[in-house]
Amino acid sequence: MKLQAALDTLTLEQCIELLQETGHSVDIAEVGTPFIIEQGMAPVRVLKERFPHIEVLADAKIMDAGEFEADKCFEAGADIVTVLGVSYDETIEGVVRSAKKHGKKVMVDMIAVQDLAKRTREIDQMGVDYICVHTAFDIQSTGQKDPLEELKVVNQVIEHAQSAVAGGVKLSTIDAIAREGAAIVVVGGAICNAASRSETAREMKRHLQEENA
Ligand SMILES: O=C(CO)[C@H](O)[C@H](O)COP(=O)(O)O
Repeated sequence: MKLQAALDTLTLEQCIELLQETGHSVDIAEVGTPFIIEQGMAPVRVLKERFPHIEVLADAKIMDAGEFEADKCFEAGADIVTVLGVSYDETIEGVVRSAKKHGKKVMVDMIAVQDLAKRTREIDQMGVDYICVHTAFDIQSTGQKDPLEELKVVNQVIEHAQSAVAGGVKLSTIDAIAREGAAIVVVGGAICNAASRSETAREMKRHLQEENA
């Protein structure tokens, strides 16, 4: 199971520091959506150059012009690009075409998908690499969604893609997620805001490896 660190609200310099501190535990560095809104593809370029051994995910949350927008992310050096599951099939198919052209990967973010099992079944046929259940930041405090329950739904349905999980994952919830199984576990605030980011990332990676052993 890979640990993906979501870098949403830090400056580029802070991200570089964080990856220097936690690089031993982090498999994928996510250039988060707020970061892309602020700085475009520059952080993707810089992080890929500085940390060639870490996969870089551009959390572009593409919703239209799939092939064109994914091309931009891959040309900047992204290894993985996100597209929204609520998008039209044509958009997701465009992102898949772009990924195949560049030899890279696609993660579909299932944020705000209403019928998770049905949409997962459809998207699983489209040649995507990962299907990620995602509890939106804006509803995390409402308790409306249970990431573990959503992960179980996706794990039951997928035949081709691998699963991933994002949204409020913490050290206290990572074991149950790891037991259920996911190819990628995405952690943002719990690492970025930790008193010791290095120790927290190491612990999280250890929990993922233990459940995987
Ligand atoms: O994509 C995101 C928000 O839309 C975040 O990157 C994702 O939710 C992970 O961050 P956190 O662990 O802080 O919820």
